[in-house]
Amino acid sequence: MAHSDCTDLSAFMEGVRTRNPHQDEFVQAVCEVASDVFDYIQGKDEYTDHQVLLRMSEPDRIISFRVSWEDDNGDIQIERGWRVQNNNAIGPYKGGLRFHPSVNESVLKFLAFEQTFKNALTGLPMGGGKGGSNFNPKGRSDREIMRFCQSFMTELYRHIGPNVDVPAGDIGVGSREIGYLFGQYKRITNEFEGVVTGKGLAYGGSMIRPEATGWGAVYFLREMLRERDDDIDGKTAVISGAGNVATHAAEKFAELGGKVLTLSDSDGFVHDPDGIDAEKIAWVRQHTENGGRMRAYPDEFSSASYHDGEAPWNVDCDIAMPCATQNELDDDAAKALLDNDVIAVCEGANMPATQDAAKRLRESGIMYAPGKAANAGGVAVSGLEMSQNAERRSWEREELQDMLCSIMTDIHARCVENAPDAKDGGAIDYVKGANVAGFRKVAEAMLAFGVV
Ligand SMILES: NC(=O)C1=CN([C@@H]2O[C@H](COP(=O)(O)OP(=O)(O)OC[C@H]3O[C@@H](n4cnc5c(N)ncnc54)[C@H](OP(=O)(O)O)[C@@H]3O)[C@@H](O)[C@H]2O)C=CC1
Ligand SMILES: O=C(O)CCC(=O)C(=O)O
Repeated sequence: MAHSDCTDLSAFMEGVRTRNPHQDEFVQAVCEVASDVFDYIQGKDEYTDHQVLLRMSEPDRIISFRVSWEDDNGDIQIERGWRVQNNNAIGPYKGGLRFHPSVNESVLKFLAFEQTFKNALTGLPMGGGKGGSNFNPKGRSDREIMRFCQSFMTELYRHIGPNVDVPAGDIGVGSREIGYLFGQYKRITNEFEGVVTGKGLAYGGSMIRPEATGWGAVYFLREMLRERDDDIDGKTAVISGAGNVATHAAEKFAELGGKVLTLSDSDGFVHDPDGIDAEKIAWVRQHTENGGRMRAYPDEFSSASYHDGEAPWNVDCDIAMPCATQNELDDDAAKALLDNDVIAVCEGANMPATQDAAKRLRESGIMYAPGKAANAGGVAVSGLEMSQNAERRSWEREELQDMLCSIMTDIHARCVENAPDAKDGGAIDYVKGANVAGFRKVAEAMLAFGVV
């Protein structure tokens, strides 16, 4: 590839598009990082001569495999599994597994790419990876889930290890699936080791890992508000999703004195003007874990209304937290939020804003935290789970809570430090700060290794 790829952004992106046809999500993620990093690397020959950004934009390897399993009727089902090992310059590949029918190579490549920068931001020694399957767990029995997970791990086990690649959960992969995956790894290898995170407490898991992503996002939000001498107390939030990240973000937001107005699933959203408090969140968690849908919420809590087929972004609020999936917040949604004078958008999900929406939010001057910074609390506590496993010990809940809080505060500080506008008293460009800070850390290690 031509040297000019690293001095001319449009030529660079053209190359990325050509090498990754029909991979829109991956191209979108690379474009965002490249746009910010290009400014930073101009005139720094060590980066351009060594094609660092170009090498980061090409996964180290992609493993793809067949997953055959037997359903409850005795019929054989075939799905596809993947692990994208994006970059291990600063530590073993690390990132979740997603089981969802929308999973394909482009989605996993974007997630593994984002994970590389996110993990660097945590300050912990973790490279970036992501994996999963197009398997749809919805409506499947517990035994079917178990057989699928066992078959998935029967192939994956040969590609992972505590110093090689350490998967965890993501959409459709929670503590039940992690149990089945780890159980199969242990059975095949006869090794009891920290090869996955998000494990149950009985077999090497860490306190507060389930809570960490959502809580961490709210800690990041609190830091952004502090920067403007403001806080969460008395603020209203619109949150999307009703899974792990959304419910824990809602829980922490409410605990810190805010009022959560909405939660959602892929069918629609609930609007509860009285606020979705801890008790209501506990109901949502139990209801959705048993396969229930958000449409049932108003039957339980009469203060709420349900909006079928809609996303929550038109609801008037101070703060928006997209916590469901990629590209869930489009340009019209961004406009609606800004028309309603939202003061902050804090991403719990990975790349939830479309390219147009992200551009509009960045240019608006509101506080806008990208997922790779704001949702890094989950993988950070996964990193702490790896440390606990390696030391064969467990830390107390309070210790871990303090560590999560201080990691999120440090990530916020890294973003501010690397966001040039901040120094001129302007709005802090958290997206740029996160991209440049993550890039610098990974690039430093890559330069030390020479051309590999
Ligand atoms: N779990 C973690 O530790 C981390 C997760 N993340 C990111 O956070 C996001 C949510 O993950 P998590 O909470 O773990 O996943 P869960 O599977 O626990 O929950 C996902 C939620 O999002 C909803 N959702 C999924 N797809 C869509 C869609 N296309 N449109 C609208 N709603 C949708 C689901 O609704 P439905 O039931 O209808 O599908 C569900 O409510 C993802 O982007 C993930 O990558 C980031 C960092 C760490
Ligand atoms: O805990 C982990 O390793 C994975 C978390 C994750 O998938 C993410 O940060 O998107």
